[in-house]
Amino acid sequence: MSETVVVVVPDAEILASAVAARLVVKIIDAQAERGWASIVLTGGRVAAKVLRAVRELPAADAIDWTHVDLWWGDERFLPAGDPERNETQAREALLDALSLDPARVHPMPAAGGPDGDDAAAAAARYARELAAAAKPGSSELPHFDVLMLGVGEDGHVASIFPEHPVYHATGTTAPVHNSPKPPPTRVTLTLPTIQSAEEVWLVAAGPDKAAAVGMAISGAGPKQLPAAGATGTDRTLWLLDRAAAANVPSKLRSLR
Ligand SMILES: O=C1O[C@H](COP(=O)(O)O)[C@@H](O)[C@H](O)[C@H]1O
Repeated sequence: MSETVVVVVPDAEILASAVAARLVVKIIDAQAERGWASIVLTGGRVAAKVLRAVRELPAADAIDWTHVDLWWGDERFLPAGDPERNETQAREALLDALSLDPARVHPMPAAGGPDGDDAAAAAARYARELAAAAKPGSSELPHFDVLMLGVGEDGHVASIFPEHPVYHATGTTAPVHNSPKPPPTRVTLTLPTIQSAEEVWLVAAGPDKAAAVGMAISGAGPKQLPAAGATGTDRTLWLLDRAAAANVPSKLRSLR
């Protein structure tokens, strides 16, 4: 039985360091148990803050970064190195400072890469990469210990936007065309793929997120508000600052 927990902290800075601390402990625990950990990164402003906070945490030195698998929940389909790519932002915020095993780092393909400007082919390529990392005979997906998500003002998660056809995508990944948020072309994990993660962490800060967060936690439909459908198999954690949590019913909060 999966549980949902809502954690509210005072502000965005504290949120970033609290999420970073959780992430570091989760990776340390997974490595203690089986030697490796598998994390799905997200893009966006709060995500970059979290990754910068990980870099500053002394406890992060307890992680064997060569045994961490890194995936992405979505990508803005732009050329490699573009500053708007989620990969570029994650590398600048944290990854470039770590001793990672490049074979365990799995950015989504870039525009102008092996698939040119074909986002559908890029999404299919990423699906094959995921399948290649799955346990033989089990599924098309590897195990994800934690899948982190930002939450858009409109309630989107990864690049699954409200009322967008990508909501109905089958398969593990999907191209996104005509995204309401720039850039218009993206690649994303699908909702069923997100739902395969052991833990899903939805991280949001600021008053602009309050309406979407409040509705998603209070039971809105996932087609209208994709964040409402982002759940983990064991646990769904909403990690919020006070401003983003303004519309969350107080009985659902675990901390003020
Ligand atoms: O475009 C995107 O936006 C969302 C939310 O970003 P934020 O800056 O409002 O926190 C992000 O989660 C997603 O990965 C990204 O592609």
